[in-house]
Amino acid sequence: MSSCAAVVTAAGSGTRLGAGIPKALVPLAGRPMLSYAVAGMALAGVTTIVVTAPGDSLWEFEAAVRPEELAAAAATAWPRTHIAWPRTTATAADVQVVAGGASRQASVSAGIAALAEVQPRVILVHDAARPLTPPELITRLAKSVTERTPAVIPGVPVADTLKRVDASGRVAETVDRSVVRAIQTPQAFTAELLSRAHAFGAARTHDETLAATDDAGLVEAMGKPVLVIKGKCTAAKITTAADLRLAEAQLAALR
Ligand SMILES: Nc1ccn([C@@H]2O[C@H](COP(=O)(O)OP(=O)(O)OP(=O)(O)O)[C@@H](O)[C@H]2O)c(=O)n1
Ligand SMILES: C[C@](O)(CO)[C@H](O)COP(=O)(O)O
Repeated sequence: MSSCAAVVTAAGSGTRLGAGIPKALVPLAGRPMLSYAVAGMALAGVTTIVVTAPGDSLWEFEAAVRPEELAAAAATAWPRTHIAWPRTTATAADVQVVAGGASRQASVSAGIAALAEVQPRVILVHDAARPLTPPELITRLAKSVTERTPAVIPGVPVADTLKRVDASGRVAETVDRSVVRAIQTPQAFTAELLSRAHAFGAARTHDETLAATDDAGLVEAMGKPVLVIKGKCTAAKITTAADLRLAEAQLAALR
């Protein structure tokens, strides 16, 4: 998949997890979350990967993406994975760590800039906070990007009843959940569209608090269509300590 590259966002602090270290470095079955997220990409055949990290601790993130760390994470999370896509080993990827920004959107922009010389056709944008995303989903997303569908994202149905509430906390309406999806990463785009969407996003606001929460949001804001394909519950985001315990249980079930 030489024409497909990835940006893995890992520059967040993990305030809601509250582990006292950057979330992407928090161990899962003894290995940094980031190692799994990057190993999943490598197993899917993505050979050029840019990781965005906090600017003051790049070396710690570089250590987490060393080939031996990726191989160990891959063996822990996907010991029996069959991947239809021509498979590279988890150690074959070219991984570069760059400083991220103040928002996720700014971090992705920094990652895109680092890919300028590579000129991939497709860029996958992924959260280190979704470490157990299966390689099969990654390849399915990458293959779904075409000239007709230049933006493809994974989504899963929502199990809870959804209500929109007003500022006073009163219910304004019950939302039809059959037309709603919880959106995951990776999100896959032609490099051309993603670069344009981020240029549009950067021009739209310099207020970091108004940054887009996902990359598809910028494409939507430009009035361009985004295709949602079936996501996976194993691509869940680790936000709180309870999410981390669930991910640990998921890995323990494989042993
Ligand atoms: N300035 C930022 C903020 C977030 N992220 C990344 O975006 C992903 C999704 O963000 P989230 O889960 O909210 O992570 P944090 O921002 O670290 O969490 P919190 O909001 O609890 O601090 C994570 O992989 C995170 O590292 C990033 O690269 N740069
Ligand atoms: C990109 C994302 O994972 C899609 O669900 C999500 O929007 C990240 O959200 P956060 O605000 O950074 O937690």
